[in-house]
Amino acid sequence: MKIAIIQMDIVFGDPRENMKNAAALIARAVEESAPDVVMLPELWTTGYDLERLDEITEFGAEDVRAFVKQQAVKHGIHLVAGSVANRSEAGVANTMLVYDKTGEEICSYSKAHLFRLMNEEKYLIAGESSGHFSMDGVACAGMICYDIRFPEWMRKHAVEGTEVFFVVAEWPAPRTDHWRALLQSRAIENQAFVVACNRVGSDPANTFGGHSMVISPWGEILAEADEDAAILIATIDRKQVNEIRNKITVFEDRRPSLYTK
Ligand SMILES: O=C(O)CCC(=O)C(=O)O
Repeated sequence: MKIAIIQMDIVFGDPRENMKNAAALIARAVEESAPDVVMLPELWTTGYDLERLDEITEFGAEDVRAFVKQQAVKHGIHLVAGSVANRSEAGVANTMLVYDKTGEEICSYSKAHLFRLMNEEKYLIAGESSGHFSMDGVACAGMICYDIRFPEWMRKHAVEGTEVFFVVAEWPAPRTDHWRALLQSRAIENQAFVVACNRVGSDPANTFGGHSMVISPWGEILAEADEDAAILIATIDRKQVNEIRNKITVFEDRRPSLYTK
């Protein structure tokens, strides 16, 4: 599975402009490296323009869904389309969308853990369901930014079969060391690939750290970007997941009765 991670800057509160930029970057990634999967960051259409989310977010994220579907089919790629603001009667969720190369929506996962330090709980509603999806027969799961601080959430997905975690983020630069350490830990402890896409640039409140990464189930960093906009390419082989899980039998050796409530 060849993956192209689009580590992009985001225009604050301007979905039209961001879709235009994303289309150009997706076309470039496809032309330069013919990937199977292309990935975008968290809230890539709006950024963290939380105060205006109601105004700039459509019901059911309809326009964005149509755009993502069209891009996936046009380029014949699986598109892990980051996350987008997604309005329903209940409020606005931060929802990760994945479309396969036939244009089918295979994942719609809303961020389960809202990040109080950036006031998310004041403007967003939390998701209540898991991030599982299957891509070309590979068991995958979506995670969004702050979710990676919850090892029990990712462990639950791994126990249920996840081989590849796709993590989308707007992770601020002052905590890049946490980002790198948490991603690497989640890969090692779950013996799963972690494919992580962060944004770069700034908004009125934060500067974002980049360092998108692809990490193997052994914890090796297979590819890593720096703080600049980039298209990061890596190829992963799901066979490695079982090799590592058979070598160190973490899943067989768990004692959940000792440590779950
Ligand atoms: O946990 C962190 O330090 C960053 C999380 C975050 O920025 C987010 O979830 O949007």
